[in-house]
Amino acid sequence: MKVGIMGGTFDPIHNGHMVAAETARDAFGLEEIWFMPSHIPPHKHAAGVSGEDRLALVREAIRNNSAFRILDWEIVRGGVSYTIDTIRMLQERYPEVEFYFIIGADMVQYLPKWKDIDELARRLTFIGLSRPGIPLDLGALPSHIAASVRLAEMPEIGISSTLIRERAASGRSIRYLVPEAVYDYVVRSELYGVQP
Ligand SMILES: Nc1ncnc2c1ncn2[C@@H]1O[C@H](COP(=O)(O)OP(=O)(O)OP(=O)(O)O)[C@@H](O)[C@H]1O
Ligand SMILES: O=C(O)c1ccc[n+]([C@@H]2O[C@H](COP(=O)([O-])O)[C@@H](O)[C@H]2O)c1
Repeated sequence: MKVGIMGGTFDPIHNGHMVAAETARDAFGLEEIWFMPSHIPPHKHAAGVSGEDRLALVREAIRNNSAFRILDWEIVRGGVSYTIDTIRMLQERYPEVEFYFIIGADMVQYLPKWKDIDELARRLTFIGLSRPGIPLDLGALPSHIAASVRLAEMPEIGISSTLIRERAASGRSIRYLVPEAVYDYVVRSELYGVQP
C-alpha cells in the first residue's frame, strides 16, 4: 500500500495544502494521504494555535474525503517534530506500507538541512509540488538526495498560513482560502482573531 504523509504546522490548514495532497495522490497513485500536524516544527516559529485546535482544523478539512486521514503522533509525542523520528516509528508499525512525504517547492530546497536526511531519503520518497515564486527543480540538491525526490506540477496557489493569519488579524476575510468547514471552526472558536 502506498501512503503519502502530508506533514505541516497547519497554523491553519488552507486550500494550498488540500490541492497539494490531492495532486500528489492523483499523480502517484497513493491510496491514502495521512495529514500529520507537527508539534514544534524543526526550523521555524512554533504555532500560535494549540495542537488540539490544529488537529481539529485538519479533521474539519478532511472530513468528506475517505482517502484523507489524520495522524496525531507528532502532537501526542510533543517536543520538536523531526520527521526521521516519526518515520522510523511508522515503518516499524506499518512495515507493509510504502511511504511518500509530500512537500512544497520551498521545502525541496531545504531538504539538505533536515535531520538525518540521508537515512530519511533511503526510507521514503519525497514528492515536491510547485509553489508560486519558487523554482521546482532538483538542481541545487546533492544527487543522493535528489534521487529520492519526485516532482509534480500543481496549479500554483499563492496561499500560506502566514497570509491567512495576517488577513485574519487585520479583519480581512479568509473565507474560501480555507475549506468551508475550517472557516466555520475558526469563526466558531474565534481563532486567529476572527470574530463571529
Ligand atoms: N500554497 C501551497 N502550495 C504548495 N505547497 C504548500 C502550500 N502551502 C504550504 N505548502 C506545503 O505544505 C507543507 C506544510 O506547510 P505549512 O503548514 O508550514 O504551511 P505554510 O503555508 O508554508 O505555513 P507558514 O506560512 O506559517 O510558514 C510544506 O511542505 C509546504 O511547503
Ligand atoms: O525533520 C526535519 O529536520 C524537518 C525539517 C523541516 C521540516 N520538516 C517537516 O516538514 C513538514 C513541513 O514543515 P513546515 O515547517 O513547512 O510545517 C513538517 O512535517 C515538518 O516536521 C522536518
